[in-house]
Amino acid sequence: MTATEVLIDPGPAAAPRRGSTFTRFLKRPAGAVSLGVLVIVVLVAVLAPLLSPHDPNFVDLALTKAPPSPAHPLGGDSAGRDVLSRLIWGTQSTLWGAFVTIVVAMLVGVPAGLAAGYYGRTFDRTATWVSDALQAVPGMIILLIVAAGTRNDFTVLMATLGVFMAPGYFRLTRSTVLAVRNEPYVDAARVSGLGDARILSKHIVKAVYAPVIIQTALTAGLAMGMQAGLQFLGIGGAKTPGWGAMMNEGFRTMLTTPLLLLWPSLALGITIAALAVLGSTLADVVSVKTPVHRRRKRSALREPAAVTTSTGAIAHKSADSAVQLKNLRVNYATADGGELEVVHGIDLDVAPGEVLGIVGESGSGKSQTVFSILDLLPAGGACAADAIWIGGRDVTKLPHAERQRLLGHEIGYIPQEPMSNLDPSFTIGHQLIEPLRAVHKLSKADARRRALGVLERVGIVDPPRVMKSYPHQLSGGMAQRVLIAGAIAGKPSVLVADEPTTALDVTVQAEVLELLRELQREYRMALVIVTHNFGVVADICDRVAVMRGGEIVEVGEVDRIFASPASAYTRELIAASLDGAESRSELDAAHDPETRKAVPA
Ligand SMILES: Nc1ncnc2c1ncn2[C@@H]1O[C@H](COP(=O)(O)OP(=O)(O)OP(=O)(O)O)[C@@H](O)[C@H]1O
Repeated sequence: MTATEVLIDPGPAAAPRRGSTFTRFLKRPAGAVSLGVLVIVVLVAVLAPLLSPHDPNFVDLALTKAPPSPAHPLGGDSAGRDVLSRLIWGTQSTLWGAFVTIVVAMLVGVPAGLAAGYYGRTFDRTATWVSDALQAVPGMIILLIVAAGTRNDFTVLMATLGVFMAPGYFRLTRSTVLAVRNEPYVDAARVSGLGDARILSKHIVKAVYAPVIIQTALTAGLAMGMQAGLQFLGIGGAKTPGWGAMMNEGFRTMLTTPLLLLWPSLALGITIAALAVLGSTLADVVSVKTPVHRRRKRSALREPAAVTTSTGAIAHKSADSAVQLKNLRVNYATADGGELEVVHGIDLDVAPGEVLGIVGESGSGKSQTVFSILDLLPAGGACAADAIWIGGRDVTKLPHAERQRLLGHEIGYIPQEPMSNLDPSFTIGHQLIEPLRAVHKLSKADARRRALGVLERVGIVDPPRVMKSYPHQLSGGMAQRVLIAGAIAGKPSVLVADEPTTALDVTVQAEVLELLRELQREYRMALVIVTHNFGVVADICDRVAVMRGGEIVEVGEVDRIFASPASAYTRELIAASLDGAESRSELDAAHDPETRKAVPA
């Protein structure tokens, strides 16, 4: 196996992504100005005790409705208090109120949205119902009741407001999670053995950060507006003056001293506008879009082959097999309450160290079979089997959590689309080391050592450099090698590869197949490879199982199947696969050092 010639693009990824987003934000005039305004507002709130020239509540009757003067630059209010001092202290209470509202709204909305989007089903339905109900409740009436019950406790009132704003966070988080939860890189994390908590906190939450920050900017403005409105109505007056309360006073004397209304209105208007501009500029910079739920094509996982003869009889003892299925059936619930069976009681067996190809037309049930082995059937699907043996153990009755523990240990998985199976937010090193630490309990140093070792083993040039790279810096071939490295890092006894070369350039396909074959021999793993290409079967498989319509049509040694396929369907598939000559001849040519083309760097 030669090292891959494809090198990483040295360019953009060197810059830290988060920093570059911030820089791009600051480069926009709207972003820089809005942030500047908000920094000033926050500084005024924090430094209020130092900046305020007078006690905001000190009454000097001589100052009643006094015009601006050097000692009182904004004059006095209708009760004889210094307006500037009240405005400065009002900044503090206004920001505090917005802060309380946002924290409560986030604490309620974000975790609920994460859980609803990720787990779906009953929790999603219940949480969505509660969210809708919250929005249907007349919030102002509840706020009035809370104000009366707490004697206008400002903080409690703002916290209550936060509960009513939580549905905004809930819906946003839920829809973002729905958009990413079926991304291949999330499935890849699952298949590598990571638990739900870690996937949620590491891979899913990353996708939620940007929308939540933007939502927070907008919610803060909304909270300030609501707070001012409440104070304007005389509800929830803070002990220190708030801008809304000042507007109330200003409104009452608007005809005689309009400036009393102008100052707090200006402060509130400018702050809310800055928050809105900040939020929309940030959205622009990170290109936050309404997520579109993209369901990945599930032709991914493949399954172990029948250990069988062409008659389908199982040839090994169950406990001696790497994987064995007995009478596996997969059903889906239909809209009319019935059930649709898509895999009809198949038997499959893979011997340790054997390479089994699974071939079949689209919809033949290959993926459903593999998902059943991994216990990762999509929602609505259920499998039943007389037995599912993995690594010499019947796992049929094991709880889901225990089945998941086999992933990354007993079973490694290589997906079809390498790029989308790597999380764009993390370096390659992080993505290789994380499962080794979490699933295999290696120390950081050991995990790093093993990750470097497997990267080198799969032919990556300069592994330390690749460890620091982000997925977008890799070529497709390299990304697939990285995923292969990740799959073998846990030293599984079974490696499942779902059309692992389909997305790759033809020259790289040959290298990846060769690498898989080498690794399979070296690690003595069983390899189950799903492919549409009989050329691939001929290249690396020992046996092949042909599937059609949820059944196994034929199983047997590759040579025998090629020489004398028992089924007409197999003959058709072979003819269709080899007709174009693209697969075999191009792969062979690519393999031949004399004809091998240079791979673009
Ligand atoms: N979520 C689902 N709900 C209902 N039926 C499904 C679902 N997923 C798959 N099926 C059905 O199960 C059958 C087998 O699908 P499967 O994905 O295993 O096919 P496949 O052989 O892997 O095809 P491909 O090569 O196109 O991925 C198909 O008839 C398909 O329509």
